[in-house]
Amino acid sequence: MSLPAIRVSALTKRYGGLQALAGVDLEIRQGEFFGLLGPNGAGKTTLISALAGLVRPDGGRLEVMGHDVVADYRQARRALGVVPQELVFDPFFSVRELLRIQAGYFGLRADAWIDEILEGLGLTAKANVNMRALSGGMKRRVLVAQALVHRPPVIVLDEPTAGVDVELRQGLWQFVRKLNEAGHTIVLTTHYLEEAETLCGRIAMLKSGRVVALDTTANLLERFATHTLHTRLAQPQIGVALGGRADEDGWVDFAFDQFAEVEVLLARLREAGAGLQEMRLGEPDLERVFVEVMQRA
Ligand SMILES: Nc1ncnc2c1ncn2[C@@H]1O[C@H](COP(=O)(O)OP(=O)(O)OP(=O)(O)O)[C@@H](O)[C@H]1O
Repeated sequence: MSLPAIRVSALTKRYGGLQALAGVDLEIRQGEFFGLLGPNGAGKTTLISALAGLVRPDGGRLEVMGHDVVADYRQARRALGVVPQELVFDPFFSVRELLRIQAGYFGLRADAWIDEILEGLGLTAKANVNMRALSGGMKRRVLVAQALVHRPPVIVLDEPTAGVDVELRQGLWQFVRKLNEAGHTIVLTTHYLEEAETLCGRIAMLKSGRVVALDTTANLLERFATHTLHTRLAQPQIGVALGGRADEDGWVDFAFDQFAEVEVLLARLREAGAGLQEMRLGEPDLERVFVEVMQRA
């Protein structure tokens, strides 16, 4: 077994009366594209801040590429690139200056690599523009660039696509995917569950500072989610009487686990004279899984 990229054991953190992390255990392997999901306040940012050494945990251990985040801070920090949620910049520097300064913090001169990152993130044309003159989406790309300057093997992105338009989001994902293919471990938090579903191989769901689900994305989809049969009926009230749920667009939806249930349901609809006009199947998606996991936990 190779060294895990991130190892979190029995991690706790309290803010006054609030238990932000209530004993988190998590191991993320090298090369994974890992999703960290949870509702607002679940503890995702606290966990990431602890990894980056910005928040001191009350108990437990954290390692990045085998380096203890507290005892071996410099090595652990070097192995990690964090793209924070908030956009905070010194407005007087240009994009390139900012990246050079960041490289300097790690004792590096990285001009060729900076050019490569700028290119990959579509920032080349903005290299000499001052930060204050960039749009919000462009600033977010610079945050990503900043996290990559020291070529960290592990990259953590805390809601990188909040408030980012579709085109930019796709470009960003393309770039992050490439980094993952090149061997970087990626940890992503997002509230866009569709993105997590397509990108992440494994997912942890957090609620109130605890891991309440941890599995491959495929297993989570299979284990928790049900399929849906969407029907359009001449007599929708009959469908509802048979256990369907009417949605606002006039469809009646039935949830089922086994396809054999669909046969029975269709027979019942016919017997009752519901008048089936149209139907389609809905695959399980991560959003349903998420809702279900959060309700059960
Ligand atoms: N510096 C702080 N002082 C006091 N309470 C804090 C502090 N930072 C976080 N908290 C609280 O700890 C809990 C976990 O917050 P955290 O930001 O880690 O959640 P999150 O999962 O990242 O949420 P979001 O999805 O909204 O970003 C919240 O209840 C939050 O209010």
